[in-house]
Amino acid sequence: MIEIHAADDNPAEAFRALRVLLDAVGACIFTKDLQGRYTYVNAPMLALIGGPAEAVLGSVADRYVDPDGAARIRADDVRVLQNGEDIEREEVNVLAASGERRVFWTVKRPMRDAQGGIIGLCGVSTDITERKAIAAQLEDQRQLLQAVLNHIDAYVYMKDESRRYRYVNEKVAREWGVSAAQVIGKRDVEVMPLEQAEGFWRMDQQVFETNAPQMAEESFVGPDGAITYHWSVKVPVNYEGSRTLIGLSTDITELVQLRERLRQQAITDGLTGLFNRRHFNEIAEKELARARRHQHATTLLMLDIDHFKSINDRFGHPMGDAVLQRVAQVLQAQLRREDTPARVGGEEFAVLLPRTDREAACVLAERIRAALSQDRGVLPEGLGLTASLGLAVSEGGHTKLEQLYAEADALLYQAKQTGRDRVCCRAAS
Ligand SMILES: Nc1nc2c(ncn2[C@@H]2O[C@H](COP(=O)(O)OP(=O)(O)OP(=O)(O)O)[C@@H](O)[C@H]2O)c(=O)[nH]1
Repeated sequence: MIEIHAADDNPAEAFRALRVLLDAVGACIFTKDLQGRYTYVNAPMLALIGGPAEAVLGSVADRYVDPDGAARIRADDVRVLQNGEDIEREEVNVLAASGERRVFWTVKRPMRDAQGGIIGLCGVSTDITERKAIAAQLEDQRQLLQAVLNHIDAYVYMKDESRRYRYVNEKVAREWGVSAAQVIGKRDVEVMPLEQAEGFWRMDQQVFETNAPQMAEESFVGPDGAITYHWSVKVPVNYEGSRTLIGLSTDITELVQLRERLRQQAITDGLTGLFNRRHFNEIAEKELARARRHQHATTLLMLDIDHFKSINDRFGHPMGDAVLQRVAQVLQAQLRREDTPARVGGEEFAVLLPRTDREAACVLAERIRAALSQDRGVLPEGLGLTASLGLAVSEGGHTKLEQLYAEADALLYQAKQTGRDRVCCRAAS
């Protein structure tokens, strides 16, 4: 603790107090005459350059620092002493006393007499070696972190509760077609279309509401309209006093596309592109449940190509395949958007007709039969393609799917038995 009690009426005491103060400020303080010789150095300065005050006073800096440092000091002194300049700058000196390389922030100003003539200079040198080392270390770490964040194959960002981006890495900026500087500090709605911003915000909001990490799939529509899919992990953090999240999203577009391809493969018949039996049954069950809620009639139509085996036998399997594809096309051309056709067996097709009663279904079935028998698409000239159809109706969605299959199959069998190329419908009860 420094105690200074200076009194105006006691100059000696005031001078002593001033020396105590100058010795305690934690910086090197000095004055020099017009030749650059020290006329005053405080205790920290003496400790730094080594040597008793008597030896230092009257000497020049050359004795205490390396030749390069001394030359710089001399040049600065000349600018202050001759030109009256104020100098503030960083100095790097190797101290002769210890051999240490130290960095100083030095301020030098001219001292003037009552007439304004320069009589010397005064200076303050603050040793900033450690501070500089820490700053350099921090800068190294910042650059390293920056390099990692910008080269990592992930979108990294920070966003606060007011939807403002506090950070985005270069990958984010590239994907959005802007620079990181254009995004940082802006709200999401300012840098992307509203719908997209709202899409991201849904998950962000959950992070802030639960104050817990969240993980989910997100999609992004790029400036070129291409959709990319991300797996996003968002973690809440307190950053500079505001609730913020750190987000890390990885591009899973290829995975999502593969998943979609596999899903398509799992639900469709590879040859005709129609749904397969398993997926058709799922759709049919849902439709029957909906029909029960709304008291609609739903019809199941079964179609089997006549004498298909003989097509295979006469013209070969590839021709048989082409016929199956053709039947699928003809079938689709006759249906409404809400109808669902499927290939449920080798040469057997099913169609689900929502909100369709027996009468309308019979008319449609007949239209399909006629379209097929008139089609000249695949088989050689003069050869016709026919099919037999049976249908069953679930009034108000109350008949189970198995029952519908059984009934439609029985009527299909009846159509085959009674000559083929026909539709069998049970008369309305
Ligand atoms: N080309 C081809 N043939 C298939 C496919 N799946 C099943 N088949 C054939 O379809 C034929 C079905 O023959 P059947 O069940 O005897 O019936 P059909 O010859 O159509 O006789 P009806 O139904 O009684 O008029 C068999 O020869 C199967 O090998 C397929 O994906 N491609």
